[in-house]
Amino acid sequence: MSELLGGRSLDIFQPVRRQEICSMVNVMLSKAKARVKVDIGAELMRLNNNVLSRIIMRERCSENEDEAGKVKTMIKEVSNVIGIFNLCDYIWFCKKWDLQGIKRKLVGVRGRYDIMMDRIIHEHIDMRRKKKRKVHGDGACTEKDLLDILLDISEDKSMEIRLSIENIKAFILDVFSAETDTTAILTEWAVAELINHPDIMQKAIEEINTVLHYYSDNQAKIVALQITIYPQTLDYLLITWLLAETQSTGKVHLNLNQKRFLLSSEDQASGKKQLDVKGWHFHFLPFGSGQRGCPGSSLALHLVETSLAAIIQCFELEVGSEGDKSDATVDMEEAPRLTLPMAHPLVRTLVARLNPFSCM
Ligand code: HEM
Repeated sequence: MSELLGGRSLDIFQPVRRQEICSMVNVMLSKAKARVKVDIGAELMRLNNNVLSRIIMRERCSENEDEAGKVKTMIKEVSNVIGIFNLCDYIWFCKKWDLQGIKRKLVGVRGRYDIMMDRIIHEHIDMRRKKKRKVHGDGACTEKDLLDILLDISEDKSMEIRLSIENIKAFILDVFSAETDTTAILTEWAVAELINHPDIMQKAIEEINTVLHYYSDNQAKIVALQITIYPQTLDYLLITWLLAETQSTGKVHLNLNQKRFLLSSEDQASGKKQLDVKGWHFHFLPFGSGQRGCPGSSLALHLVETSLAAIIQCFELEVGSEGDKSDATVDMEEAPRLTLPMAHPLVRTLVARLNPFSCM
């Protein structure tokens, strides 16, 4: 898992991330021009799902009924069913019954997923055979996606443990359900937090503008963005809540002092570039820790930072859903769902600040 979602794969798929972010900005620019309201969370969800499905199986999952779109819908169904409170898990004499029909739904969607993944995998195997014969003849394949990499591993006879097709299907389901919601919801919270803190928003935009003069890849580290992202990860994301399994006995005041996420001067002097988010020091565990820690954390942070930077650089967001600045403040209430999304989707009338495509 770590190898497949690690540094090398991140580099290989950098053009995919870039294209999808450009495509999101393009869609938002046309909506801004037409004065159509933009559901920022929905755009981010589409961006993240498209990136992941292109990384996994070379296809986008836009909202139409193509293959990847269907996979995404199914995975959403699986996540919804898993997240439901199941009475039979809590009342022992009901455990063999399926009072809410959850098991039936799960078996149904799992069956449909299996049929579809079998077809996608066999199409991939077919394509690999043709490509091998046509392009190289030596067995090498170009432009591999994650499914190709997994199929390579499954065909590697020297592996001590061989991956089966069932393992590959489970892997893809695992990665899709782990990615769906988390990254997009985090970015949406971060945008909302920046709107509610115009001073940090201003600083972030200034930093982006300065940094982008020097770096071609806008993956540059932007301090103001990072201090927005990290508290968000900590405060809003489900998994911290799931891992902790705690319940407060009274009203809790969260200290949103973003500056505590900045590196100390000693850390900076010792060459550290950013706060550790991989759980090495147990003071901050947004991605879990140890062997079962999140293997997608680097991809997630790349996506959050670049998409957030693109949105705030290109658009003015301090305009409310009715098009004026008076209702600009965002209501930060959480919806009681597994992944803690915003209770009130972040819908804005955007004003284009910069069109990055006009100078290309
Ligand atoms: C902001 C976004 C994300 C957050 C906060 C997050 C957080 C987590 C956490 C806390 C875990 C459990 C770790 C543990 O049990 O100790 C986890 C597991 C996992 N995550 Fe993420 N994740 C994010 C994005 C992603 C992405 C983008 C991917 C893949 C592309 C991904 C793939 C996975 C997988 C496959 C697991 C299961 C690992 C295993 O059990 O072996 N995650 N994630």
